[in-house]
Amino acid sequence: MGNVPCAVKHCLSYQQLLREHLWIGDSVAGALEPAQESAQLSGFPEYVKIVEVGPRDGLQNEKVVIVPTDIKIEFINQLSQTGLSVIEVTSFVSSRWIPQMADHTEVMKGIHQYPGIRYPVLTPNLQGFHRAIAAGATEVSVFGAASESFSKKNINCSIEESMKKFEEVVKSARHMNIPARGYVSCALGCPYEGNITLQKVTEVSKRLYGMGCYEISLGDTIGVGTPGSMKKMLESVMKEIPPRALAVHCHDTYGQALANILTALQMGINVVDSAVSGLGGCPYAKGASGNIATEDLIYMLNGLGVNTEENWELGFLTVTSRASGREPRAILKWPVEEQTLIILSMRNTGRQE
Ligand SMILES: CC(C)(COP(=O)([O-])OP(=O)([O-])OC[C@H]1O[C@@H](n2cnc3c(N)ncnc32)[C@H](O)[C@@H]1OP(=O)([O-])[O-])[C@@H](O)C(=O)NCCC(=O)NCCSC(=O)C[C@@](C)(O)CC(=O)[O-]
Repeated sequence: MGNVPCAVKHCLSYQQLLREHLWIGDSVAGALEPAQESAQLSGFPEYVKIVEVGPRDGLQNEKVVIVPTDIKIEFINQLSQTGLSVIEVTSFVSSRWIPQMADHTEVMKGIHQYPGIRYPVLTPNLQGFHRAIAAGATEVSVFGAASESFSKKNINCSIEESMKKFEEVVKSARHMNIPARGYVSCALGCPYEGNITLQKVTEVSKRLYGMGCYEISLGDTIGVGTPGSMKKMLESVMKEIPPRALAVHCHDTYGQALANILTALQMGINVVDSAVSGLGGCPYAKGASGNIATEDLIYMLNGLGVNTEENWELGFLTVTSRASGREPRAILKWPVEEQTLIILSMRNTGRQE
């Protein structure tokens, strides 16, 4: 271990884990007690679907080394065994723009696709879409923005031009019975333009939904949102799109992500994007930190008594505080009967920049 600095993973037995990582002993020992599930609190959805974006959003911004393809594949295969139902795998974008995703085809072909788990990929245009399908993708996402400047920096075209490309992708996807999701970046602020109007966020979301995206993920790309701005933005978007078709995607720059997600849940949203260990960041969103960590999200949902997976005993834990300055780690507990633990040790690039 340790020879791959950006994404290192190993499987350990509980005993090994304690031997090698004494500092987590207490937390893990406690974690192995039967789950103390809280009763469901009122005012929250019964079930929350988590869209794990770690392998894509989490790794796309890694600048130090290109994470080896086999590590990515193993990472996704391990995630598949944690009970997650949606894992975003990679992006079929230009390798000149996003070198970390250059191995999209190998990753897509290399992963084990478990029944019942969906493995969406990003496809900005028809070229990416066709490559994704050829590699075995069965679900795609187009990714637009509510900010003109961000759209140009990120995908090299205006919002209007992007909509035309996305329409082609979504239309082709529909013909093939492939579900298409739509992202709206900068829903709570833009790294280049600052505030983005509610009208613009709503308009772009409505267009993506109208062209056939089954779900719209509203991205706080640089993590500047607060519960107040999240509430206002959702109120506006929900005038056009039902909450069941919306998701939130929160980066955690100012420590607001969980509070923002909580606000969204209270407003009826029940799909949340997150990245294990709080990885993530968009290369074209300077200052963007990592996503909300999946294990932190599940910890909160568990405390609220919200289900995340029907057959999954919640077992994600954060064992170190990022505030402590330690390298962030996520412990993912496998289904209890297997009594196996995985430790994922990852550098959180966003927070260290
Ligand atoms: C969108 C493009 C491809 C347009 O890139 P472009 O340069 O404008 O494309 P083009 O149509 O002018 O073609 C130029 C070259 O790119 C190639 N090309 C064209 N399309 C593709 C493709 N799909 N895959 C591979 N290659 C492609 C094409 O073949 C051609 O190659 P050449 O002939 O010069 O050798 C480019 O701007 C790009 O790759 N951008 C990267 C965008 C990206 O991945 N951003 C990060 C993800 S978004 C995000 O993180 C936010 C999100 C979703 O998480 C939510 C949030 O937090 O807000």
